[in-house]
Formats: sequence, structure tokens, C-alpha cells
Amino acid sequence: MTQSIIDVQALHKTYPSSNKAVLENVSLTIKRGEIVAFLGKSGCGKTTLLNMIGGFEPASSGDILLDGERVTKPSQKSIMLMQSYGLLPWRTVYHNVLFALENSTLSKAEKHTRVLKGLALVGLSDRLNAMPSELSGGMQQRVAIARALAIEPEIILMDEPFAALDTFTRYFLQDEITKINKEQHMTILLVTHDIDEAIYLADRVIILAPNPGRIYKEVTIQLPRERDRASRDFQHYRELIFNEFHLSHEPPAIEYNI
Ligand SMILES: Nc1ncnc2c1ncn2[C@@H]1O[C@H](COP(=O)(O)OP(=O)(O)OP(=O)(O)O)[C@@H](O)[C@H]1O
Repeated sequence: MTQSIIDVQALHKTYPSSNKAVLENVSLTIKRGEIVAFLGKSGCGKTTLLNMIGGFEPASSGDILLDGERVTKPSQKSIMLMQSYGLLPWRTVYHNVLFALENSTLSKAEKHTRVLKGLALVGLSDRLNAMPSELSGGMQQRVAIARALAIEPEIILMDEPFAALDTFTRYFLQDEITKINKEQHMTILLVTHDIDEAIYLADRVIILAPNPGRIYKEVTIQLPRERDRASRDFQHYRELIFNEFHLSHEPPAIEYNI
């Protein structure tokens, strides 16, 4: 049986500045090496959930266990990858990736090896000395992925990482992510608004309902890897998730008092 890496137990979240619950009674278990996508209407708490799993935001109640240990602060076990690449414009590609290891106790040689490995995994070994301004958006996001990989985290948390990119660059990076997941057996949690991206990448899609944010439905994607977006099976999941997604935030039925 595959061991679970993340256990979210009866999680509630209300931000101190508001008295409205953002997340209510969220429980889920994520297996090591799994890719899980979160879909849901804007404001239903997807980013909040990811931030809490990353240790950036405390829970109001409930627990998050990572490898059996309670998450109370950010750790090197999980890395957040954002839509904005966050590269330092005055550093080369190599030095941007190295930056992630600056506070680590690794030797200089080990850091060098990790940087080269990370950049090789995203196909950028030939751009070590390039400046971020010389790279396309897709390449900059690959540098950001390499930087995350250099840390060798167990979990990568992705908050709409490809939303700002054009379709083909997005497809290319989605393939990179599945390759990295397969080769490195990394657990990947992905927040997206793109149903196709969720089906293409995920082993499991979790649909959240809003007000307060809660798990509405889980869909296991039983398609072999090297998924074909044009296949009938893919179409089946597209329709299934599309329908569930709309049901998840249907306005309540209007009551008429006659
Ligand atoms: N730091 C904060 N303080 C107070 N309220 C917040 C804070 N961060 C988020 N919220 C509120 O929590 C709710 C959920 O926000 P969150 O960003 O988690 O949703 P989301 O599903 O990721 O939305 P989107 O898809 O638009 O990114 C929203 O109503 C938002 O206004």
C-alpha cells in the first residue's frame, strides 16, 4: 500500500480580519507521488488551503500532518511555485537556481550538482549564463521549477503556475511536470482554473464548493499517462468535471412565498 504523505484533518479556517469561514471541515489524504489538482470557483479557498499545507498560514482548527508531523511553519519538505516566477533579474539562470540553496549546509560542489540537475530536468542546461530578461515567460517558469527542484522537496505546491503562459508553452510545461513527477516521484498539489490542465496532470481532481470552502467531490482520473486531450476518455472526464464544477456552486434554489 502506498504511504500517505499529507493528512489534512477536519481543517477550519477563518481569517482574523473577518468572521466568515473560508474553509470548513476539510479532510483529505494524499499519497506519496500523487498529483492532485484542486478546482473551484474563485474565492472558495484553494490558495488558502495550499498556503496552509505549505505552513504559510495557520489553521483555525484541525490539523495538517506532513509525513506524520504537524505542519506549524514552512519547511524544506514542501515548496510553493507561483504564477509570478520570482526570479532575481540581476542574477543569471545558474545563480537564480543557486539562490534557493544559499542557506543550505550543502557543500559548494553539492550545490553545483543540484543546480545542474534541476536545470537539466527542465531542459535548460544550455542557458546557464542567460539573464532572466533574455528568456521567454515559459523559460522563466522553467527556471523557477528548477529552483524548486534544486531544494529536492518532497512536495511541490503549485498555485496556477502556468496561467500567464500561452497554450503551447503550458502544454510543454505540463509534460515537464509529469516527467518530473515520474522520475523524481515527487508529490504535486496544483491549484488551477483549467479543467483540461487538471485532467491532463492529475491522478485525482478535488472540486471545492464555496461559502464556506469545502470538498464537494473527488474524481479519480483513470487514464494512462501520456494522456491524449483529444481522446473520448478525456472528453468523458471533461464533461463529468464540467458538470460537477457547475453543480458545486449552483446558487441555492429561490424560495417563493406566495
Ligand atoms: N489574508 C487574508 N485575509 C483575509 N481574507 C482573506 C485572506 N486571504 C484570502 N482571504 C479571503 O479568503 C477567501 C478565499 O480566498 P482564496 O484566495 O483562498 O480563494 P481561491 O479559491 O484561491 O480564489 P482564486 O481562485 O480567485 O485565487 C476569499 O474570500 C478571500 O477574500
